[in-house]
Order: sequence, then C-alpha cells, then structure tokens
Amino acid sequence: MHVVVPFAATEPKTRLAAALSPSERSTVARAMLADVLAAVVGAGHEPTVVATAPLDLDALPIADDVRVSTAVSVDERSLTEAVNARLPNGCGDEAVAVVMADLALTTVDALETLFSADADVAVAPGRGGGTNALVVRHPDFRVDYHGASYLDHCEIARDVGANLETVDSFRLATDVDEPADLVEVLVHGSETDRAPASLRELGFELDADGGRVTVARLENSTTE
Ligand SMILES: Nc1nc2c(ncn2[C@@H]2O[C@H](COP(=O)(O)OP(=O)(O)OP(=O)(O)O)[C@@H](O)[C@H]2O)c(=O)[nH]1
Ligand SMILES: C[C@H](OP(=O)(O)O)C(=O)O
Repeated sequence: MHVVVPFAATEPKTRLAAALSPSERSTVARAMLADVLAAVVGAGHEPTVVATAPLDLDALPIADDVRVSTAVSVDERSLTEAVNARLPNGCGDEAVAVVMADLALTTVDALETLFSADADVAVAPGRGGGTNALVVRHPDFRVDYHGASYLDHCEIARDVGANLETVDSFRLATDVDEPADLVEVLVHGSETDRAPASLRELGFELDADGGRVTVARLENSTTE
C-alpha cells in the first residue's frame, strides 16, 4: 500500500496562532509529522510526505529507520489536487492511504485497523467533519478536502459506486487544529512521542484547576 502524508511545510497550523508563534507552530507541526511517520513505518509501510515545499528529513526528530523509509515529494498544488494526483487510476492499482500529518495520537494499531479495512474506500473521520485518514482502493474515487469533507467523501463514494466503511477511531479522529486540541496531545500522547515532548519543551502543561481541562503555559516560556 502506498501511504501518502500531506504536509503544509511553510506556515503550518495557522489556527494555533493564539497559542504558538510561527516558528513554534513549525516545530510542533514537524513533531506531529515525526510521530505520524514513525507510526506508518511501524505499521510496515514506507510513507511519502507530499509537502508544499522542500523538507529536510535530517532536521526532523525521527529515528534512522524512519528516515530511510520515508520519501519526500514536493507538490505546490492544493491539498485536494496533490492527493488526487496520487490515488489509484486503474483497477489493478495498489491501494493508496492518505494520513494527515497532524494526527498526533496516531498509533501503529490505529493505522493497522484502518489499513486492514477492505472496503473500496475506508475513512477515519476527524472531529468536526473532516477526513483525517483514508484508504482508497476504487479507481474512480477522488477526494475533496475542507469543510465537512467526511460527508462529501461519503457522497463521492456513492456517486462512483464505491462502498465506504467508516473507521471509528479516537486516535485517528483527533487532529490538532486549535489550541483546545493541545489538551488531547498532553493527555493521550505517549511518553516517547515527539509532539507531547515538543509542547512540554515549549512550557505547556495541563491546567485542570477550572471546569474543563485546558493547557496553560509556564511564565517566561515563550520563545519569541
Ligand atoms: N501537500 C499539502 N498538504 C497540506 C496542504 N494544506 C494542508 N496540508 C496538510 O494537510 C493536513 C490537514 O491540514 P489542515 O489542518 O487542514 O491545515 P493546516 O495547514 O495543517 O493548518 P491550518 O493552517 O490551521 O489550516 C495536514 O497534514 C497539513 O500539513 C496543502 O496545500 N498541500
Ligand atoms: C483537510 C481538512 O482538514 P481539517 O481542516 O478538517 O482539519 C479535511 O479533513 O477536509
């Protein structure tokens, strides 16, 4: 199976601007990418990062085996166009999985569950209606990201006669888009993962003193 990991390499994660400076967002985005790549390689696949700009794998916090298993393809087209250019075209084509780079809680098990679904299209929706990861085996299915793309993808699958399976996974449903999502990274991230480590290095910690748990930042921990 081809595994594609789209990555906005310049100015990633703009919706985290209230919590992180541009360079901090870049650091955290790369830490999440590193965790996703490690999980894909752990699941036995060789990912291709489809990046909007050149990406230096040597500068990513990844182990050597992950680095040598990962390819980078620079594609300046929109997310939807770049992904569609890599989906199966003909009946004999290999399945293609698309796993977003901001799935900080991704695990090998969660990916294996998605990858082993044998539907024409298997989708792991994100909270809020997005499409965090999917596997495409049908030659006519194409993506249309943004907005409630999960619903759009259900409709596109129907239109092309592809059967679609929805994979219910907390870990794959949790993409990190907004400051509130950082709570999930600190609560559920593993001690060996880069994303929670990067947040802690930037001074973030859980704040459970009020009603809902939030993240707080230690004083004097901003880097800019
Ligand atoms: N190749 C490619 N990847 C993209 C593009 N836009 C977003 N991505 C990646 O697609 C996934 C989902 O992205 P979003 O959460 O919608 O956008 P984002 O750029 O990460 O964050 P925001 O700036 O806050 O919208 C992430 O892995 C991004 O790195 C794009 O134009 N091209
Ligand atoms: C790419 C987009 O991601 P979101 O903006 O929902 O995180 C989507 O899943 O359609």
